[in-house]
Amino acid sequence: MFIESLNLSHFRNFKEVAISPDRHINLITGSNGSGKTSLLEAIYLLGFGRSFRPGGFRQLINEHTDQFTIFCRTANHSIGVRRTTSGDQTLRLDNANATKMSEVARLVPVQLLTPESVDILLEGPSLRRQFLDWGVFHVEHSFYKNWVSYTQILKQRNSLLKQYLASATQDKYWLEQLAYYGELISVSRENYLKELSDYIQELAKSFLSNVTIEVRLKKGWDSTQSLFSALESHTEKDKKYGFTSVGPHKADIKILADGVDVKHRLSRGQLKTLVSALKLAQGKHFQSVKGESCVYLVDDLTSELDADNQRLFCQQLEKLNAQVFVTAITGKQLSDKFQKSPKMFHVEHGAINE
Ligand SMILES: Nc1ncnc2c1ncn2[C@@H]1O[C@H](COP(=O)(O)OP(=O)(O)OP(=O)(O)O)[C@@H](O)[C@H]1O
Repeated sequence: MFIESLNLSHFRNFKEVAISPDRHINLITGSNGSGKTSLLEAIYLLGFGRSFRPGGFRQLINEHTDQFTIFCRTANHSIGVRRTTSGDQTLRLDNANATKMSEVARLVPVQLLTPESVDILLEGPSLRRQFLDWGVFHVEHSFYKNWVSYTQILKQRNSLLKQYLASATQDKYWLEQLAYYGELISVSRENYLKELSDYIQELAKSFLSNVTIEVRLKKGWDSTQSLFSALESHTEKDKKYGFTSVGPHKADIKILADGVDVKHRLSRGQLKTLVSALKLAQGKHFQSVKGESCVYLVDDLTSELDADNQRLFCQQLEKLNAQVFVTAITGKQLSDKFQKSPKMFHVEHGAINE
């Protein structure tokens, strides 16, 4: 999949911009605060329904207006998203209204690498779950439906737990439902991670030649038990604290370097390198399953990796044949890292020049 044209209206500091990106590498240059990251953010929003930066969607609307619009055309689809300061969202898909962001997101598989991506390895489990679920969402159709059902039931049970309202019979019903969807979610994750693991090991080897990387799923409960039994044995604790303490919403991925948690074994530079390998691995696996590539958004690569790893990362991206949007302050910093010459865009004063 690749973006043939992109139009932004009143998004961040952009007024009206329209670009026709290259099918392969697009290098976005501009001084600090010019809008390079905002361009990536607009594309990311199509694939995730939200920004990767903190602050709600209102921060994305140009300060002088009350709505932004993003419109993009791919080979097979036209997609539009509009958000207003009053909270309304309009989604357009192929000249008709769409109701769910997930419909749009499925069509725009996006991988992001920014200076903050290393947090996947350093912070708590939720970023690792997001990383994992991006892949499961895109390669297994039933996952999203199961996840929505699971989180709805979880919300209802937690709200009853908080109010001490659930009788034992009622609670058993909730536990059965949670266990049903929770086991399905976990099997999908397990299957996905098993496949992804080969890609991660292969790519990690080319970036970190002396280290063996291993990934393992922690399901979110004691894996020697069924989810139903685990939920049942935590019922008293859950009643006391007012929330469900085990289940796939607590899952994590253990990422090990030579058998030790990567954050205790690798240097910061090596962690950043490993994150770039993880992102490439997901794109490569996605391509093998779906027969098409995802779009890579890479912010500030030169501050992330040393020159050799930048070159290696850029070569791997080219091998993937993916569409890439990569930012840098100047073109010189990156243009020699790619074998094909990139299409250059310069961002300045809320405008983008090719
Ligand atoms: N809602 C908004 N309305 C108008 N301008 C905004 C809004 N939100 C952010 N900006 C401005 O948009 C500009 C673009 O920021 P962005 O982070 O995209 O720049 P950048 O080129 O990536 O910078 P850097 O190289 O420093 O990372 C900033 O000057 C910022 O203050």
